[in-house]
Amino acid sequence: MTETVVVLDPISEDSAARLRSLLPPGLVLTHGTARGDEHLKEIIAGAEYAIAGQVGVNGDVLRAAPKLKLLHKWGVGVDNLDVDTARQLGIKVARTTGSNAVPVAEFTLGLTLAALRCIAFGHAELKKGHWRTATAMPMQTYMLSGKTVGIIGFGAIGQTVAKLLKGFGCTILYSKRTKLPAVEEAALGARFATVPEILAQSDVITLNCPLTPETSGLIDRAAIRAMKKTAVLVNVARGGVVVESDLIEALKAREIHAAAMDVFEIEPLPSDSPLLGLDNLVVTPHLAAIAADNFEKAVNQMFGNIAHVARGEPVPERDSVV
Ligand SMILES: NC(=O)C1=CN([C@@H]2O[C@H](COP(=O)(O)OP(=O)(O)OC[C@H]3O[C@@H](n4cnc5c(N)ncnc54)[C@H](O)[C@@H]3O)[C@@H](O)[C@H]2O)C=CC1
Ligand SMILES: O=C(O)C(=O)COP(=O)(O)O
Repeated sequence: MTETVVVLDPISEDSAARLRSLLPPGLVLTHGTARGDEHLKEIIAGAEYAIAGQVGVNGDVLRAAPKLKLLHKWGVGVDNLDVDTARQLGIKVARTTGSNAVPVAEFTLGLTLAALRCIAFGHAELKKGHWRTATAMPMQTYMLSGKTVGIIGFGAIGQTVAKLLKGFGCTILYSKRTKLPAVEEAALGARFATVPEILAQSDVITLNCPLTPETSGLIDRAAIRAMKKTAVLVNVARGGVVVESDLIEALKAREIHAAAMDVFEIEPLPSDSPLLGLDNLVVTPHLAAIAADNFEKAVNQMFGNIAHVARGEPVPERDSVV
């Protein structure tokens, strides 16, 4: 019997065709064309498997899916999914653990350099016709080489950031729920530290943790005040880890050198957001995981999990959330 996989995010017919070319046998793929819960309820109603990228999936939507066996995150951060309701309804939840670690870690370094070296700022100024004048370069630029980098959230992405940083000769501090064994720390060249230690000692602080009740609002005005004046804050985790209004005030007052953000409290970022007016902030529209040459790897991992459930097997432990 044919079963249905629905992609809940609105995607183009081209993307749907690429997904269909990788789909395991015995499955058909449908996809969203619009935003909003009513549309989600309609398209999830007949599906056995649902895929959610950035779209929010709440309990009402899940209750409209009587046949649903598996809700799969296309990515890793499951804060947009109502995992508790899925658990209560007996719907499995999975994610593609580690699938985007390399693209997101590369992007983290890209944003770090863009902010430290004023690359994004210089780009924007030159496009306005300003050539390295005093008004065009109000900020210092700082090198990454030899600096202390604090990584908050040291899982697949954070550890890949540490690996990529090796050529820069940085001191790497990390925070995570449980300290890594010494042998792994040595291999990564990283030292466990508390968040207050990271805030006080780092030249670059990168957020690579999930959004949880513990990390929500972790970087507030007090945390920013605990950072060095020359620090750069990079957020590729989730908007809610940073109190945006506090960051705006701190950047306006030049309490830190600069920040870079790929994720925001509200996405898409409203076009009148005060963040867009700050010259010491680099912004990108939740792009870190998107790399054309990583598409197939991530999709194969996700479809592999769906195929397990279709055969009546559990999702491999690495990717199982519920
Ligand atoms: N901007 C983007 O496009 C993307 C953003 N992300 C975000 O990055 C997050 C991390 O992704 P992965 O590294 O793949 O996940 P992961 O599950 O491999 O690692 C998460 C790490 O955060 C740590 N952590 C959890 N709570 C913490 C806390 N309170 N303080 C410090 N560390 C804590 C965990 O111990 C673990 O080391 C995702 O949850 C997601 O929110 C992920 C992919 C793309
Ligand atoms: O994996 C995650 O958590 C992501 O944020 C992925 O974002 P994406 O929807 O793949 O651009």
